[in-house]
Formats: sequence, structure tokens, C-alpha cells
Amino acid sequence: MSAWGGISVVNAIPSGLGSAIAIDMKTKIFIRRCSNFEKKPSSRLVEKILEYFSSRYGLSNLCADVVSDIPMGSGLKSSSSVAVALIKAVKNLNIVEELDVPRLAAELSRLAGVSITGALDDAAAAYYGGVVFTDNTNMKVIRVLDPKLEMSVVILIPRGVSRPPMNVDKLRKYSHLFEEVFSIAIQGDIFRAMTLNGLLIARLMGYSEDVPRKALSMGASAAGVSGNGPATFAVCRAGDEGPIIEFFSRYGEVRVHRFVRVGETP
Ligand SMILES: Nc1ncnc2c1ncn2[C@@H]1O[C@H](COP(=O)(O)OP(=O)(O)OP(=O)(O)O)[C@@H](O)[C@H]1O
Ligand SMILES: O=C(O)C1=C[C@@H](O)[C@@H](O)[C@H](O)C1
Repeated sequence: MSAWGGISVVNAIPSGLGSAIAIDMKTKIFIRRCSNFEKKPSSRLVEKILEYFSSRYGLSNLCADVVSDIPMGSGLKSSSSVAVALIKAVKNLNIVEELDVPRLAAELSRLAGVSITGALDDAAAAYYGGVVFTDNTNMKVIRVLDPKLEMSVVILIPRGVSRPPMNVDKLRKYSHLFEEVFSIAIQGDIFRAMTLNGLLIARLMGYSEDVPRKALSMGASAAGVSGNGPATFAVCRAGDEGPIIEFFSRYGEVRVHRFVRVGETP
């Protein structure tokens, strides 16, 4: 089974309210029965999720093979995509009923220590596609919208920039600003919100603001840092990517993606 990657509209760490938008990067997971000694899970997250199904539902001896084009540790929602794809794959065995996939993905991501709030926003985008709004503190999906945006998303994975240690207390000091950005997003101005959020995260986490600002001055409709970085995105009209790709290429690997619609199959 598969799930999408995504970029941030509003990072949920400061206020608990989050929003993310799915893009056409994806994770595919194949599960099969295997012996206990055959294979170590490919990560702590995969191990935690398999342990959950084993202890809660007696589904032992499951192995998961993960194939993903989402770079890890970059802010493009790889962990949520893995969690959602794996839980969907188990659900598809038709042994366990009534699974709330995004919520369980968020709860297990938090337990596995790969996310702070559980990142329900990222998990919901990975599951539904489109743009989602969530209350991660109360584990509620508030809204799922089909943005119908035929735009390109140019993504820079910067060379030689690593994610600094998370300073959650520092981010939470600015919760009021992120709540305002969330209200701009939920009222419909997604591009403004993702830009404000992306520039705020760049400033608070010490990433370059100049790179997304330059993309904006070149005509991008939105630009900023996604998730906890360091990936930086710029949204532009399909066909207008050329100059932004050229500019981003000075700093690292560049990929061009598109937004995915609600209900599209990954
Ligand atoms: N392709 C993968 N295969 C197996 N496990 C993965 C994979 N991608 C992510 N993970 C698990 O998720 C953990 C956290 O991943 P990562 O730091 O990439 O989070 P992210 O979701 O990309 O970041 P952000 O939340 O900022 O978008 C990894 O340490 C690993 O346990
Ligand atoms: O760890 C977390 O809880 C989060 C991480 C980032 O992906 C954020 O974008 C997300 O909103 C929350």
C-alpha cells in the first residue's frame, strides 16, 4: 500500500494546530509473513508499528519492505508517509477492523519518538491527499480540502545543511503567531500561510531566509522551509519553474513535484 509525502502549510509544533498539503512523492510498503529471524525492521518507526499489531492483535511474524522516494530527515513528511502506508497495508489484510489510519499513524509516530505532536497533519495529508487542517493536541482532523491547484512545487534539498536539534520551547514561545498563520490558512489563503510559516520556521531554526525570499522575488506564489527543514519549497505556475530550478540548483538537489488531489491513489 502507498501514501503521499507533503509540504507544510503550518507547522503544528508551536501551537498544536497544523496544516499540510500532499505532493506526488510517495512511499510504497509491501508486507508479508516472515520468520522472526528473517529480517530486522528498516527503522525504529517500522519496528514500533509492527510491535503494536503483534501485541494488540496477535499479528506476529509480519515483515515490511519499504520503498520511498521521499528523502529522510528533510521535512517532506517521510515518517508520516511510512507510518500511513504501513498501517494501510495491515488494514488491507482485512484482519483488523475499524482502524483510524491517520490517527493511529500519529499516535505510533509519537510513541516511536519520530515526531513531537504526532504530526497528525502530515499523516492526514499522506492518507487523504489535498490540504488538511488538524488539531494535533486533541488528535482531530478538522478539515480536508481539495485545493485543485495546478501548480508546480520546486523542492530544494540543500547540500551540507543538517537539521539543528529541535528547540521545542523556543518554537512554542511563538505559538500566537502560528495560530494566526493557521487562521489565515483555514480561511483559504494557503499560499500566504505557507510562506509566513516557512519564513518563520527558517528564522526560528536558523535556516536561510534568503533562498525562499529570492524565490518569491522571482515570482513564486509561495516559498519557505517545509516541516522542520531543511527542505525549502517554491510554488509556481506549471511551466514557469525554469529560473527557480536554476537558482535552487546552486544550493543542492532540486526536484519538481505537483500537488495531489483528495482521493488520488498514490
Ligand atoms: N523510508 C523510510 N523507511 C523507514 N523508516 C523511515 C523512512 N523515512 C522515515 N523513516 C522513519 O522516520 C524517522 C524520522 O524521519 P524524518 O526525520 O525523515 O522525518 P520527516 O517526516 O521527513 O520530517 P518532518 O516531520 O520534518 O517532515 C526516521 O528516523 C525513521 O525511523
Ligand atoms: O513532529 C511534529 O509534531 C511535527 C513535525 C513537522 O513535520 C511539522 O510540520 C508537523 O506539523 C508537526
